[in-house]
Amino acid sequence: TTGAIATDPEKHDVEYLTPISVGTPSQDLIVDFDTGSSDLWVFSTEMSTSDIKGQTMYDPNNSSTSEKVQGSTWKITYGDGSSSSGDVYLDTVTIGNLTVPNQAVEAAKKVSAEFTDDSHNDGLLGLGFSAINTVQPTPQNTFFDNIKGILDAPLFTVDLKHGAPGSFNFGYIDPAAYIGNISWTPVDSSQGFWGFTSPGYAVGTGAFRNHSMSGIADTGTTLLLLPKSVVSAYYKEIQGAQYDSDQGGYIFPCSPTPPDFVFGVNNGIVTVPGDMVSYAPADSANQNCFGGIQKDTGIGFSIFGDVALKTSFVRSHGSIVPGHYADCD
Ligand SMILES: Cc1cc(CN)n(C)n1
Repeated sequence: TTGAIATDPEKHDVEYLTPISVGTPSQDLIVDFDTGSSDLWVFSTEMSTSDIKGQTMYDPNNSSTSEKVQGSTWKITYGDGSSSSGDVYLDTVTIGNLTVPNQAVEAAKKVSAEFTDDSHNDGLLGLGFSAINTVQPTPQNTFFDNIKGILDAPLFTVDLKHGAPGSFNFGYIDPAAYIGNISWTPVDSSQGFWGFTSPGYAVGTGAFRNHSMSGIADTGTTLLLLPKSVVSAYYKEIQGAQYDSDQGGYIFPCSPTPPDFVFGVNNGIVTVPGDMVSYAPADSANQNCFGGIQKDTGIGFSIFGDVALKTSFVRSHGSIVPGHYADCD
């Protein structure tokens, strides 16, 4: 079996939203597929209406196939400080043509303001490793771990695009999705993430600089967060770039287009085009842009978020041998 589902960027590619169906009869929700976490949680009828602003809610009482996991709860906090919590049902979940009949669906009872204010997003579907699922007392499997056994190959691919629909594919590698060679790199899943170490970077057409950067491929984070030494070396090449503590990041004149940022993936490279480093206007006059590359200070590792992923075709290979993570243009 294989499967594919389209994913659409919100404004400024801040997140990518993907349709799923839950329950019987099916309840259609649109959620954020997040390779940086491992809980499938959704807005639900168990929430206080003051925490809901337009989202679609999962109603387990309206599903003949929902089954409450008695005594189980979940609570999650993300790197951006957002959080949510609730209780747990087993129910049928379908993504495209792929169905898991007894997927753990974590019904929210509470969500933080970031989620309440994100009116188009009905929840998250974690594609990280099940080891970091937050359900207590018994952690639950991700959709990918539940479906992996019936896929033609135990892998999924991520193809995010700038301002255009992309896709998550399960169980196959679409040869039409990329040109050139695939560069594979070993995955360090010891922290529950799709971790890898990039060997270095280059600025614009400059020479490649060997500089190990260990981080995670994270579709749920918008920007590319790297060691502060690398980030300052990059912005040093942009006339007028500066760190603006009010905005919490580097900003720079939107024109001229900044230099490309290149990072290594094993023996290959990924190029973030300069016009994608200009992430969004930083001020009303549209003179300065907020950078898509920022510091990873305080996280403990780098985060290769959407700014890094939308420029390439990324593949996560969840085989039983140490997984492979591949990346290519
Ligand atoms: C909601 C959400 C997901 C992620 C990345 N895993 N962040 C930083 N915020």
